[in-house]
Amino acid sequence: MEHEASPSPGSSLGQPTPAITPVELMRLARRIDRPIVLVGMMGVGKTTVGRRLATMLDLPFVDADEEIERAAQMAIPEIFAQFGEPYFRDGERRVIARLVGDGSGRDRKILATGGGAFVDPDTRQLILDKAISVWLDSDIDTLVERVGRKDNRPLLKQGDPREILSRLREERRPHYAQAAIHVVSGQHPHAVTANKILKAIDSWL
Ligand SMILES: Nc1ncnc2c1ncn2[C@@H]1O[C@H](COP(=O)(O)OP(=O)(O)OP(=O)(O)O)[C@@H](O)[C@H]1O
Ligand SMILES: O=C(O)C1=C[C@@H](O)[C@@H](O)[C@H](O)C1
Ligand SMILES: [Mg+2]
Repeated sequence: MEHEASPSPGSSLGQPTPAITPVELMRLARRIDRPIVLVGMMGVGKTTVGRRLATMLDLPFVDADEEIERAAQMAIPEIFAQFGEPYFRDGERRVIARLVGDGSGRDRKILATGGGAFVDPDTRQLILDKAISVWLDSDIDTLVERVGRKDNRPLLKQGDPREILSRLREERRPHYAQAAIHVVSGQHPHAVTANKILKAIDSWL
């Protein structure tokens, strides 16, 4: 299912998508019975939009990258530099398994994953089985602009960020495409993307 996120408050092919009303939001929040997991490329806005969704739905927000850093007591660039990517991926798999839990009501939360998490077959299967998976996608120009705001993504240090992002996006697309819900976030405010995601979850449930 694909939802184009667009401005004020959102449109696909010129069709406005109305903002979710407070009553719809309350009803939706009651129907959510498992974790909602955001997947997609680095810089697409999983952390930023995830926080907003959690506030709107009154659910806890957890960022997998932050949890990995907390568990390792090290920043992600340091983990990559000292132990390498495979070590980071092992930690990522374990942390996400803990956060998704058994996918029951007890595990209700908004979980923003790191860009590579859904590529791991075990993590992907776990999320597909136990959570509501949302693929947040964006065009390459938007990704390049957004990752440029912070210097904390070690994979982008290995060459030209635009080339790396384009290659990873193509390689990862078939994996991301397995997510239950697909929302495109272009050059639009977070609120527009959050509204699109809520509408998409509402019709998916
Ligand atoms: N809709 C948006 N409009 C404008 N800026 C945005 C939007 N969404 C995210 N951003 C900005 O883009 C940058 C990257 O966003 P964010 O950190 O949420 O991405 P991410 O998907 O969590 O990336 P990663 O996989 O590396 O954790 C941040 O500076 C954020 O404020
Ligand atoms: O896309 C990726 O593989 C990554 C994205 C970030 O969220 C971090 O998880 C890390 O920098 C790796
Ligand atoms: Mg993030």
